[in-house]
Amino acid sequence: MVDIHDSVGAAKQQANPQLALEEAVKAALARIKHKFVVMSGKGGVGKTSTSVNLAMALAGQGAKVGLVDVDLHGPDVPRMLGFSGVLDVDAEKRIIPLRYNDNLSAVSVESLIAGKDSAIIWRGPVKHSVIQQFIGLVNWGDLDYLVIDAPPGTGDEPLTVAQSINDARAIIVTTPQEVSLADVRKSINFCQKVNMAIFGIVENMSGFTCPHCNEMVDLFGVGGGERTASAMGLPFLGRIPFDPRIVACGDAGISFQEKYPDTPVAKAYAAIAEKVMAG
Ligand SMILES: Nc1ncnc2c1ncn2[C@@H]1O[C@H](COP(=O)(O)OP(=O)(O)OP(=O)(O)O)[C@@H](O)[C@H]1O
Repeated sequence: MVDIHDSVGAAKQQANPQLALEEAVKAALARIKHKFVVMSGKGGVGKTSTSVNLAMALAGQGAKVGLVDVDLHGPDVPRMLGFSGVLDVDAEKRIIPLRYNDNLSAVSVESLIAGKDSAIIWRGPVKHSVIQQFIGLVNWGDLDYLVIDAPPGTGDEPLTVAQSINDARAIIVTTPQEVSLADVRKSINFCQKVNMAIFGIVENMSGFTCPHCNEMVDLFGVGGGERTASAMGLPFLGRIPFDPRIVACGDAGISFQEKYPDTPVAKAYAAIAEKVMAG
């Protein structure tokens, strides 16, 4: 198992470990074509579900994808990918990401800690270092896409991403209600302040798809994300309906898109992935 504090490996033996880590981050990023951070102002709106399903959809199209879980206090990526193993290091002391399939690998702090219910209690500088290690010290190889799942809000984690990856683009997830949209405007404001380009807005839990007949029912309302995108002059990437099968798939670590390929939700994820590939 990797001890994150020791995983700097070769870099740690350098005179200036922080500089060595930053160089490792630059070298890793040079081998990754596109970087996206999935964020939101509010918790529980579906960032991780969107990150995981977007990563799966891109990988399903043949792209090489890395998924980084920087939701350090609530890391859910391993559960949603069905991972139970822990991260290990290769002979050069680089972290080997956990492999979902030939095209998709991921790292998460959840896969570093033995007792899965342990709480992470880290201050900003430690979080900054861990996130940089998840980019620079992981043996990602050549990737088409790096998808970064951020925690809710505009704290240390998205700030580290913005500062470390100058060509990262934000995908902001919201639900249709006004209370969530108000927080989206804060995320937009954050991106503007830290000079991070916004790729677009996703409206999750937008209407309800009946699992029996696939009929759509208004649940939390529909269209708020699109209206916000339009009002702020940002691209709207699409609506993902509410579908209880997403919860079941996420909890079981099963791919929704593989299990229910012909549903509105699977088509919505595929359409968002197409926009990502086109953009
Ligand atoms: N479109 C949807 N339909 C039904 N359930 C959904 C949908 N999107 C997400 N969920 C469920 O809502 C819950 C929260 O989703 P998720 O963990 O993706 O949100 P999050 O924004 O990443 O949360 P956090 O604030 O913890 O980071 C999960 O149980 C997930 O399965």
